[in-house]
Amino acid sequence: MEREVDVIVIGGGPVGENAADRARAAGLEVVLVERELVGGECSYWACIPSKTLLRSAAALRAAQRVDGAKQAVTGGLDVRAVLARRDYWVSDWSDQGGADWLESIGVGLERGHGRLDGVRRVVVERAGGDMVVYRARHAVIVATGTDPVIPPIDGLAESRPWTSREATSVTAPPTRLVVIGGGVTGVEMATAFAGFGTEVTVLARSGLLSGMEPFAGEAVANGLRGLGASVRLDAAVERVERTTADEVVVTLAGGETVTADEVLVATGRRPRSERLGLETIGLEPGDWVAVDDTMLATHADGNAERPWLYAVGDLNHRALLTHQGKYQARAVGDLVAARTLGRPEETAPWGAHVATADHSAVPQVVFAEPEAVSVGLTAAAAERDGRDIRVADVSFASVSGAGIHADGYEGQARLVVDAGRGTVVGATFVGSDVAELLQSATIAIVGEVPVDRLWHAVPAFPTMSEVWLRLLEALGRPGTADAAASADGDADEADESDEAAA
Ligand SMILES: Cc1cc2nc3c(=O)[nH]c(=O)nc-3n(C[C@H](O)[C@H](O)[C@H](O)COP(=O)(O)OP(=O)(O)OC[C@H]3O[C@@H](n4cnc5c(N)ncnc54)[C@H](O)[C@@H]3O)c2cc1C
Ligand SMILES: NC(=O)c1ccc[n+]([C@@H]2O[C@H](COP(=O)([O-])OP(=O)(O)OC[C@H]3O[C@@H](n4cnc5c(N)ncnc54)[C@H](O)[C@@H]3O)[C@@H](O)[C@H]2O)c1
Repeated sequence: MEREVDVIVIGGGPVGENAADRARAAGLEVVLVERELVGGECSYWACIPSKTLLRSAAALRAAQRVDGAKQAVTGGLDVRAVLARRDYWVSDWSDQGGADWLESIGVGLERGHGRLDGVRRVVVERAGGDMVVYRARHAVIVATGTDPVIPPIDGLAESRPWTSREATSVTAPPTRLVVIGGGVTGVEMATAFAGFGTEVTVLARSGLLSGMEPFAGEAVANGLRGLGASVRLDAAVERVERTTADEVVVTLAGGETVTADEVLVATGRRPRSERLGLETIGLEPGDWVAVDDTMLATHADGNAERPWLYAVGDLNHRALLTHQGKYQARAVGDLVAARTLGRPEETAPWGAHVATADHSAVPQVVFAEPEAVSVGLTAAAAERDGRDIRVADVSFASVSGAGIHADGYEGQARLVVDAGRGTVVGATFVGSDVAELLQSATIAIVGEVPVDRLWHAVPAFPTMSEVWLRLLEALGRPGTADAAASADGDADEADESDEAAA
């Protein structure tokens, strides 16, 4: 017998949970299907554990950078306490809290593996082996996330490599760790383990953090080296062999070897869509699910006649970040409710039911040493986009708030401005504790605030936010000679004007 509900959500990670919440808040009957833990990868094996593994050492380093405080730091990191704090934040890998929350908001929880079975039909295989079939009166929202990629490197799959799951759920840090991949996961996990005292070697095939401005990856590579890690750029891994239970040997092109206790693979993600029944609705199993700005799966059977299948979060490959997936989920949950209840749809750019920001204003914080944070376009991406840009580069050395925050503060900031429109299209900050600066830049980009108006958004003295003033000075004050001068070229000779302004 089929059970009928208004909306079925497959995948109870942060994104699926939010979609279910929004649809339910509008009064729809919603069931959420989850095969592992309610809360998903982010809560148990990604964002939350990785950030708790990083935070204690970062706090310790922060104290060590401030004279008067550093004298009070008389011991090292208590790794056991760090791991216990991580365990608390992942609720010892119990999702009771998540399940209780779903119950409290009236969303039904179906535990099992969900798969599509034709238009608006979902089959759930429960753990015990029995099946239950659901029919959605209105919509199915898929939010099944991603798995790590294990690249086809000779011997790697057989050498029991760690993925982000083993790294974030570690119970005893290894003495030596090799990290393959210089993206966000590789960099953050290398930082965390270096903080624990593990001998870390990062093997990156190009620079670190290639999606960011080049100076971000350079600063993070230097920071990792400062923590005692070895960072090998342009390193091609040819072969991996587990020689004993606690030893793995990684061979690079050219024959050099690196020996470690564990090898962590952090080389990207692939969609969890292989056993999702995509073939029953005209899509390809194993592929990312392509969507439009309303998250409607563009090529799914039946969607053209009456929209029903939406894909949100990592699975649609728009932005593999929890906050961006949750943003999509809020839009979709509300859109499905509007469509079901016959309310107006707001699907024009920046409307309530579209995820417009995915294209131009995705913020990301890399919790490394130093932090590297960005939103919007890099200078190179803006140029590829055919924009006429101006770039302002400044050092935090000229920001009093930064100097007070930490002795000898080092950091760098960049604004990318669309010269034609006079608005910010990208921002990058690198330095200790810059994460909280990011939202100001996100608001400037999403609000399309004219740069001239930003002169009236006065940063408080003496905070790190005064970096905004330095960036504006580098671009030139409206109506003055320096504006005309800096408009003639890039503003990255900013350091001189910083000194003048300091
Ligand atoms: C190490 C690491 C650190 C990260 N740190 C951050 C960070 O600090 N900030 C940030 O924004 N992002 C971070 N990310 C990215 C973030 O984890 C993802 O963007 C986020 O988890 C995506 O959420 P999701 O709900 O789409 O997928 P997931 O969190 O993967 O959840 C999907 C859920 O669907 C379930 N599922 C899958 N298939 C089925 C099925 N067929 N039937 C039933 N259930 C199914 C899974 O069990 C899972 O619970 C990190 C990623 C990694 C790997
Ligand atoms: N703080 C955060 O927001 C955070 C933290 C971790 C992960 N994430 C998200 O999770 C996603 C996955 O992160 P990730 O770091 O696994 O993927 P990624 O795509 O960010 O980086 C993967 C890296 O591995 C490299 N690589 C690929 N194949 C390789 C090979 N064969 N040998 C050596 N290097 C190879 C790539 O060049 C790239 O630099 C990202 O989109 C990221 O945004 C976010």
